[in-house]
Amino acid sequence: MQIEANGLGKRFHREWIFRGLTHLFRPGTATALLGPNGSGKSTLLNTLSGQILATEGTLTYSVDGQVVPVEEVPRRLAYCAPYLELIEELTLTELLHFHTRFKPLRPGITPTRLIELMYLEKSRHKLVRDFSSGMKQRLKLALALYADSPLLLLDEPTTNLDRTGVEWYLEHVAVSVTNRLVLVSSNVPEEYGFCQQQLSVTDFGAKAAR
Ligand SMILES: Nc1ncnc2c1ncn2[C@@H]1O[C@H](COP(=O)(O)OP(=O)(O)OP(=O)(O)O)[C@@H](O)[C@H]1O
Repeated sequence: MQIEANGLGKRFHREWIFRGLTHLFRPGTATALLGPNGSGKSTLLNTLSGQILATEGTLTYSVDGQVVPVEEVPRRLAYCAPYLELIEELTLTELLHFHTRFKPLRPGITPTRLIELMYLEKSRHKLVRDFSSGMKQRLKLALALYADSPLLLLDEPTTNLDRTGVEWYLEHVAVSVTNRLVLVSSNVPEEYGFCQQQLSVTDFGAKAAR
């Protein structure tokens, strides 16, 4: 996917979170959205992906040169963020079958294979509610990384992961980003080290809004 932002700005009440953002996010590239806590990284990620409305400016989405209307973007994105919830009443196997009906996995990746890739074979019949926070994060990441979607959004991807979990993320993100547009909102250099570009939300923040 390609996203073209033109004069993009977002204001909550009287506060401009960012303003005057003009940027071309090219297909097949990964961009880290950086900035301190509360600077607007998640807001920028959600605005760029059409999940919250921009206050001003335009966004144009396209796949293989064909314009994609904003209402079709959710179908084409995969998203992992701390504030997204899993269906905790289902077992891991049930959740994977339910989730992949709406958000299919990449060709060749079955729910069974995904469980192996997550090293969660022993938990296949465990309720997601009973997963540790690190196991839940690994599950959320796997569903996004291995989704068949041209846009991949990762918000603080190593939240709740221990050292082994971080190594797992780095291994699997490396094989998941090819040919996709990837946006990573982060404060942790290790989790966005693979990104070719960086965009600091503060460059388009309060100063730009004056
Ligand atoms: N729905 C909302 N209504 C009003 N203000 C909001 C809303 N969502 C976010 N904000 C404000 O926008 C600013 C940026 O928040 P955001 O969550 O985008 O920052 P962030 O850089 O992702 O922070 P963190 O690193 O702590 O996750 C904050 O001041 C926040 O209070």
